[in-house]
Amino acid sequence: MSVLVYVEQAEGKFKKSVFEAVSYAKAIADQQSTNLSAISIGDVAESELKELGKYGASKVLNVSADQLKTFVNQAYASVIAAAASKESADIVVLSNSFSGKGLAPRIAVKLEAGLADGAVELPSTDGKFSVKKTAFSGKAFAITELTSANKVIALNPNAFGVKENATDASIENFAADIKQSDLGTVIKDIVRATDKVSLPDAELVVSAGRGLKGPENWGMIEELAGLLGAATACSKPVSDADWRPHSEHVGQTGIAISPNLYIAIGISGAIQHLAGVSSSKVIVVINKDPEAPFFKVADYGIVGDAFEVVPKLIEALKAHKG
Ligand SMILES: Cc1cc2nc3c(=O)[nH]c(=O)nc-3n(C[C@H](O)[C@H](O)[C@H](O)COP(=O)(O)OP(=O)(O)OC[C@H]3O[C@@H](n4cnc5c(N)ncnc54)[C@H](O)[C@@H]3O)c2cc1C
Repeated sequence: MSVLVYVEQAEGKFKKSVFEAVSYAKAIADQQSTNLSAISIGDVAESELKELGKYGASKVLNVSADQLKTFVNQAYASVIAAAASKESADIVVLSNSFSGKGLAPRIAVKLEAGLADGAVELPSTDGKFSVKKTAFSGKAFAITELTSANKVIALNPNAFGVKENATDASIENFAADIKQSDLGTVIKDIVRATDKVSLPDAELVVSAGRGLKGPENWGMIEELAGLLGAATACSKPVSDADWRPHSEHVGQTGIAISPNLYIAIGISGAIQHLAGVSSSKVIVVINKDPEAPFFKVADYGIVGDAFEVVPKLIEALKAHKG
């Protein structure tokens, strides 16, 4: 028995959500009085792999194969399942990120495991293995009992936090057997359509709604996002009206995100919008209506006209940077 955590990398680096998943997996390993191993797929420098020890991984399996240089759902799931068997891991943890959402059910099928995706807390320790997870597009929580021998848990970003737990991680190369049948669809090359921060992975997001009145007013939103190094997002009516691209639509019917900071400008805070953003760590709301529902879930609120508040924020950020 042990715990295995999949550590997703992007261009050879681990994101904060990975360190959070490792911290969470380490806490589960401690609950179960067992060890934590990690599996990394792709080209990652040894110094970066060693970083995982800081959060409690005592061993890192490193898979570096030409066929796995870009993300392939089926093949990655097979490799992670093989690593779980090698480590005798009965619990596999990963981040409920964009790719984690595709991987978690595939790993669960391969390991004949019960799945809790969107976990927000550690499993209970009352004799049952129950996990609190989000349900109904984040509008409710469900307590899911996993009764199978193997278990897969996908942790929602920003649900647990990063916790240091200094361990000396050993690095081991893992030559996984890659089946041709897992390589049916292979990404040959990724050409970025924009050099802006990608929304599903963004740590900071500046989002705006119908309160902005029209697409011609997005200049200040872009400028604020640029100064913060943030991605831009919008409410559904804004993308429906083609003021912004559909790829920016967040919420129940759009992308669900959990950034560290979500700034909502001229967005009312309808339940369908909140479903996709309410698990953000810090929410800042700028709205001229003090009764706007968004203020109920805001950590910080500014009651004011976006056309006055946003330029002042931009000015203050420029002064701070300068
Ligand atoms: C099945 C279904 C699924 C849906 N899915 C989604 C979804 O995924 N995502 C989503 O966003 N919506 C979704 N919706 C729509 C949702 O119900 C709301 O209609 C929508 O979120 C409202 O968008 P908004 O807040 O931009 O616009 P509005 O509701 O029009 O709100 C505009 C806000 O801007 C404020 N404002 C106006 N002028 C200013 C100013 N000058 N300065 C500051 N504030 C100002 C107003 O006070 C108001 O609060 C869905 C609806 C349904 C029925």
